[in-house]
Amino acid sequence: MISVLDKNFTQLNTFIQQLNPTQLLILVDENTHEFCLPVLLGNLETEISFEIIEIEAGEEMKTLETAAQLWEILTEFNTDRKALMINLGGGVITDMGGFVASTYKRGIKFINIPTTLLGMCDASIGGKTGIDHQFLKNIIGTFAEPEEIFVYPDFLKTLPFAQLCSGFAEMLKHGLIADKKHWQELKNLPELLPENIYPFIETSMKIKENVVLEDFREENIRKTLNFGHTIGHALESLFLKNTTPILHGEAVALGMICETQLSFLQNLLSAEETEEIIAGILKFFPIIAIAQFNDNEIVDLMKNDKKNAAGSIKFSLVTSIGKSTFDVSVLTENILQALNFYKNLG
Ligand SMILES: NC(=O)c1ccc[n+]([C@@H]2O[C@H](COP(=O)([O-])OP(=O)(O)OC[C@H]3O[C@@H](n4cnc5c(N)ncnc54)[C@H](O)[C@@H]3O)[C@@H](O)[C@H]2O)c1
Ligand SMILES: O=C(O)C(=O)C[C@@H](O)[C@H](O)[C@H](O)COP(=O)(O)O
Ligand SMILES: [Zn+2]
Repeated sequence: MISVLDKNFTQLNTFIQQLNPTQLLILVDENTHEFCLPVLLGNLETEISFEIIEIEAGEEMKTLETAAQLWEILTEFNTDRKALMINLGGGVITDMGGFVASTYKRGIKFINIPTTLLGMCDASIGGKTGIDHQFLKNIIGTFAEPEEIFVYPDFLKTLPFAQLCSGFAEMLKHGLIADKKHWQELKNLPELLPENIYPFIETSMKIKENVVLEDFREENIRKTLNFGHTIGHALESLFLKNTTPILHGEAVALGMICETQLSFLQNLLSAEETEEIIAGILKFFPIIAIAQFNDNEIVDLMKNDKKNAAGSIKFSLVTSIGKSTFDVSVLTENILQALNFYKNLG
């Protein structure tokens, strides 16, 4: 369940009181420690003992090494199965914290308190937890639901602009795959400011929540939430491995442009809507240079995508704005054309 927290965090305090865990483990990164933890601690009303566990910020930390360190810390704290992990942060913290909690002693309970736009609208919802391995995105992980998700939109006040944009990409995705009105409202925003985005957060959360409720284990419709990610994740992996990482939402925006063009090349999407989508994304996301990466290397990485079956790369594509399909096999030639289209945009 998702609760929007009041200013005293009443819903969180009630939840903890009712669950009555043996211990609270609050996972933060260096930034959520500085900006969000004081707000949480200032409102937490409990006698239950708590430990704060801090990791460095960034995608580079979403690894098995960090997970192993966290498992060790839990054993040092003598954490038992009745403890509660509180993931206070963006998608890196909720993916990592959820993974560690869902595997430690075969699983302890956890809750997510997302502090980024991306976390609020996407990563904290739906129970996909995990880590990157050998630079492959989320290649190790579990499906494990948080007990609750507590959203406090004011956390966005300290979020850097680039991170706000990153979350906005997943919101645009929600509109494109499932809700034309949401897309239109978002693409017409004059500027990406927290106050402009606030009114649309709940709709975006609901779109994700509804899809996940229908297909938790990603056997069918949940795959549409992966629009933009087949190509996006491949490029995100390459940047992570070779140069400076790009943000997840930046990779998704890039991936959505390529996969929109791919939808068109597969005769699934009209030329007019293809143009509208690409212009709408480019309004907020500058082109990222990707010419340094070899096409075969990019396609090879797509072979690790979790939606694939029987050796075939499967795409989730948009069929019209607000409608999408999944399990689409495409011609490799069309993938290369879509990548080339993006490379020539600049
Ligand atoms: N599980 C899922 O369904 C799902 C969905 C989408 C993305 N993801 C994953 O989420 C990750 C990206 O998440 P993210 O974009 O939230 O990144 P993130 O967790 O790295 O947070 C982004 C940056 O913002 C900082 N930060 C967080 N909250 C802040 C605040 N309130 N004020 C100031 N700084 C703050 C963080 O320290 C970090 O530096 C990726 O690993 C991606 O694969 C998972
Ligand atoms: O929740 C989902 O399902 C999604 O696909 C949401 C994506 O935005 C998210 O990036 C997710 O972590 C990708 O999952 P993966 O299975 O491709 O690793
Ligand atoms: Zn994503």
